[in-house]
Amino acid sequence: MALQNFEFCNPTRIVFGKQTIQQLDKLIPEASKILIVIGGGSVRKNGTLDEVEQALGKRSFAVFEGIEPNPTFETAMLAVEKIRKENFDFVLGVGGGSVMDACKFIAGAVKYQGDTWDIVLSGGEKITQVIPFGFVPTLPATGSEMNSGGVISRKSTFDKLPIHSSLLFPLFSIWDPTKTYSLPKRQVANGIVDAFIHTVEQYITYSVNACVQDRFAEGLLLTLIEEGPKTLENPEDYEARANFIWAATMALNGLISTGVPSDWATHMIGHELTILYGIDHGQTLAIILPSLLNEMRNDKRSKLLQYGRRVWGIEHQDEEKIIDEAIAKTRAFFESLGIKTHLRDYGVDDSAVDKVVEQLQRHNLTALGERKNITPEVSRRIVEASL
Ligand SMILES: NC(=O)c1ccc[n+]([C@@H]2O[C@H](COP(=O)([O-])OP(=O)(O)OC[C@H]3O[C@@H](n4cnc5c(N)ncnc54)[C@H](O)[C@@H]3O)[C@@H](O)[C@H]2O)c1
Repeated sequence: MALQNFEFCNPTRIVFGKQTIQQLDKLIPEASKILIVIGGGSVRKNGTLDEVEQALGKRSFAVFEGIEPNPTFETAMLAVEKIRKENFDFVLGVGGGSVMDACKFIAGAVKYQGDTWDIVLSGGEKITQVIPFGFVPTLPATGSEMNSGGVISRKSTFDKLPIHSSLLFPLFSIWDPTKTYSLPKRQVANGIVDAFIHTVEQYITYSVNACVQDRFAEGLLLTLIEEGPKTLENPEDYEARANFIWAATMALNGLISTGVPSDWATHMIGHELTILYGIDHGQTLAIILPSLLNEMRNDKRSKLLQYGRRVWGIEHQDEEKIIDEAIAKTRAFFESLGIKTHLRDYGVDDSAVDKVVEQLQRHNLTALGERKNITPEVSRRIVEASL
């Protein structure tokens, strides 16, 4: 099999390094009226917001605070209403993936005529116009800083759904690794797992002989395995943190998915666990991925063998042993970062199985995976094996 046809375009400008936030001034169009969007206040405490405000100098801006982890439609709509009422024309997200995703929805919803929840139900297809937006990310994990996707939740209806649109690439993202030093260990570990699994979902599928993408993916996985523990242990080791951040961004900016199949089933099942039980995004992925790889081991056979050999250096005569060991090492890596990999570790019992399967059916997520053969019955087995 050969590389599939593809088109690749990533228009986001990345500015990376220490003391780069001051460049905001030249990145945002001069006459803009800016709404800065933040989360629960971590960027106030660690000085990032101060630096952003200083960089904006005499420009016209206001701050919208309160985007929650796993950002909700309800809160994002408050920002949309503020923008409509006060005529802001630039959105600047300062925070983690939740803030960035909320900003994408906000930017696409401001000019939307009609019920804005339809934007989410359409998976982002209904977005036809956005107001410009850029980011100062403070948490490496999601890749939202350089991709065109987002995930929005609605608490009242137990929905957590992805949106995508070519209009949702940020204009720029300014990555100053020092602004992530204040992250709690749990968030750093979540971020390492999220980036690792993004890579796996675009790599462990079936082979299309994509030499470049495979080597990129393996490079990212090896970087996360090597630098992840260092950056968790020593948050202010700039070299390790910078490598981790760039790996997380590159893991989901479209580059390694060019021309290859992908399998987002771990994410889709994980979203249901977050909306049902409030488990962190990264944790849900660490719970589901090992069971999914095991369940789909025949379909993913050649890539699992490649992953075992090239990423974990496993050699055996017996191919089944290579696959078993590769999955065991993946689980052990997550656990070594402090991320538990079973539902029972989070106080969730076997009643979760029916609930997750019902949610997947309600969201029409009934043909997942690179071959679209992860049916609700297969998802059921995966969740059962994750208990
Ligand atoms: N857009 C995408 O492509 C994509 C991909 C994967 C996941 N997601 C979504 O992103 C969300 C998760 O984002 P996330 O993992 O970046 O976490 P997050 O943005 O939810 O942040 C987690 C916590 O870390 C805090 N925080 C952020 N930066 C900090 C800092 N520098 N210091 C101290 N605390 C800080 C936040 O206030 C928050 O309490 C989920 O909703 C997930 O589904 C999006």
